[in-house]
Amino acid sequence: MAEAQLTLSNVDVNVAVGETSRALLQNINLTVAPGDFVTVLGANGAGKSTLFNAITGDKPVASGKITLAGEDITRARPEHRAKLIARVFQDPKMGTAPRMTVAENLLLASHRGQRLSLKSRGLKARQSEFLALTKQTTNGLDQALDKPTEALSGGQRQALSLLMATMQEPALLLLDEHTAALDPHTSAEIMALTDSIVRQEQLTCLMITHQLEEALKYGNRLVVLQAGELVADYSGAEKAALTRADLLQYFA
Ligand SMILES: Nc1ncnc2c1ncn2[C@@H]1O[C@H](COP(=O)(O)OP(=O)(O)OP(=O)(O)O)[C@@H](O)[C@H]1O
Repeated sequence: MAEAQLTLSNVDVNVAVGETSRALLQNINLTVAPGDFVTVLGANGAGKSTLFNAITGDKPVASGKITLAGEDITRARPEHRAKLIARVFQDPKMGTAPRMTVAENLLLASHRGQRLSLKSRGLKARQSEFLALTKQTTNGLDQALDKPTEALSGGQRQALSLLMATMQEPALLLLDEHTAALDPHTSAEIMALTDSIVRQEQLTCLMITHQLEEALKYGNRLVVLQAGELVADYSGAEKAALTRADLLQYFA
């Protein structure tokens, strides 16, 4: 078996409540192989975002160990982890700089972690590359390269956020309900784009969703969180055989 891309070993996350502390995640053990596309399900408050925050370093772990691409990142600073991890949020406004154009945002994303001056020369040189990149979105983003992102639709912005998150092939892609704010048609469009990019680039990806159909349809693995514990982990044929009714039991 290939070396794991992401591991969480006995991870606990707590939060202080007055004088005491409350467990948000308890004894999480998860090993994700390179190229795994894992859908993450769980009721409101189950700990899904906390899991992502523990991986990105936005929430410190009380105990346990997290490794990514062979590196122990348990105590690494969030800024360091951001070089390895890309995250797309539910809010289409979060992933892009609103006053900058689509092309400028893409240029910035392509230099993630490096110093950069936005010279128009750099932009011009990469226009055809950005055109080809945005053409895969099928929602007109390729016609909007020179528009500020605040003028885009939510679907176009989310498509742009996804392209920006993946253009440098992150060691880990975290999708945090990234289609939840979109209408059903646009949501399906963004999911198809997501699936195509993740497969094409063979990215390792965790995706939080409340849409059971999405969780069943996409990815090769599905995990369920309940009250801060990882209570189910399906993969391969076992995942393929799952039904909506099987998943509903976790929301009783
Ligand atoms: N800073 C904090 N202080 C106190 N409680 C917190 C804090 N952060 C999260 N929680 C609690 O931790 C639990 C897990 O929250 P989390 O946001 O991870 O759940 P979730 O599964 O992502 O939920 P949702 O589906 O609603 O987004 C919730 O009960 C939440 O209220």
